[in-house]
Amino acid sequence: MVLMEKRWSEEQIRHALEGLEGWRYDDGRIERVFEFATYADGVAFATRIFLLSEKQNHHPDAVCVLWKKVGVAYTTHDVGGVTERDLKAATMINLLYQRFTD
Ligand SMILES: C[C@H](O)[C@H](O)[C@H]1CNC2=NC(N)=NC(=O)C2=N1
Repeated sequence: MVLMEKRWSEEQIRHALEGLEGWRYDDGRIERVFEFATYADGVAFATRIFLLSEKQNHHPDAVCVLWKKVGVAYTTHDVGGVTERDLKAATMINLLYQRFTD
C-alpha cells in the first residue's frame, strides 16, 4: 500500500516555493520556464527530466520544449494537488538546470 501523499495547502506551497528559484504555483500545479543558450540544450534538459521522472516514478504534468525554453509543470495526480513529491522533483530539476547554466 503506497502511503497517500498529503496534499499541501496553497499557503504551504507558496512558502516552500520561496526557497525554490523560478517556480510558481498556479491552479494546483507548480511550474517554471527554463531558458537555454540553444534549442538542443533545451531538448537535452527535457530528456533528462523524462529519465528522472521514470526513476522517481513521479512524472511531470507537462513538459513544453520551445525555442531555447522549456516549460515544466508538476502536480501529484493521485491526490489531485501539490505534494512533497512535486517539490522534491522541482528541487532536483533546479539542480539539473545548474549544469546547463554554469
Ligand atoms: C502507479 C504509479 O506509482 C502512480 O501512477 C504514479 C506514477 N507517476 C505519478 N506522477 C505524478 N505526477 N503523480 C502521481 O500521482 C503519480 N503516480
